[in-house]
Amino acid sequence: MSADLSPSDNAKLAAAKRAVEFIEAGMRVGLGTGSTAFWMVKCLGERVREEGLNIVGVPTSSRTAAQAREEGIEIVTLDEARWLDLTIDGADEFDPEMNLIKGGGGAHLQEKIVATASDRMIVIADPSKAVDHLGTFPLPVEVIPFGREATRALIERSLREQDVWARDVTLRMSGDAPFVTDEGNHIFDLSLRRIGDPRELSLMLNQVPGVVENGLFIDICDCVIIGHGDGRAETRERGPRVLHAEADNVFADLGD
Ligand SMILES: O=C(CO)[C@H](O)[C@H](O)COP(=O)(O)O
Repeated sequence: MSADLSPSDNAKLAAAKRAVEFIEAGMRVGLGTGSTAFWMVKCLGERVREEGLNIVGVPTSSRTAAQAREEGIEIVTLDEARWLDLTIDGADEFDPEMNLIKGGGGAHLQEKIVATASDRMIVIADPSKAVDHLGTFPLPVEVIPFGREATRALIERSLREQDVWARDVTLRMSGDAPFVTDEGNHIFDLSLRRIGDPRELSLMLNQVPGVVENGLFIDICDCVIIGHGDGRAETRERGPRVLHAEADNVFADLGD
């Protein structure tokens, strides 16, 4: 715990420190994005420089790539790494089943690809991210810019048909212009009254033409490390992945 940091940053740092203890020499590690993941990249950089820890990182955004380079962490693309041992990332919300809402930082597309191509995903968070039911945090949905307003209307119609009434489907802005993701796309933030079945909602959103990916992470996270302002960290493990269990390491399945 550092006296110079706010309780919130101390909590993020505590979770980050505990998470990087799971990283072993030779691992290929997915590096998340956001203010909590920032501390993880910083702690990992310290291990690389001080212990000579030999790992490669796959960043989930241009921001994280820049930070990892500054920290002296070797980075490669996901296609170069092919499959990852571990991904460590933050989250906007996690529920008791360790399903998540992500994308508050606008990086959930790359984050979901990287986490799903990993043997294990660890989420690092402060206690404010724990919820009984997902949905208080606006759900980010990445869409391609072409036909964006038609995509918005189709999202709204699908939500109504599923009896999920969105209060607002808001285009994320960066100053006066739409926010642009690393993949050149835009984001709608969905303020939902409730998310009944997050699995169903995720599938339904991804069926709308123009939607690239939504911020629901279902059956992807294996472990949540919750940091506290006093420097403590608690680790909650989940059982084996349900939906992704058979799909783990698709390259191994291909005999590659
Ligand atoms: O999904 C994310 C970025 O796309 C972040 O992990 C999420 O927004 C949490 O960020 P923070 O740690 O800053 O609260």
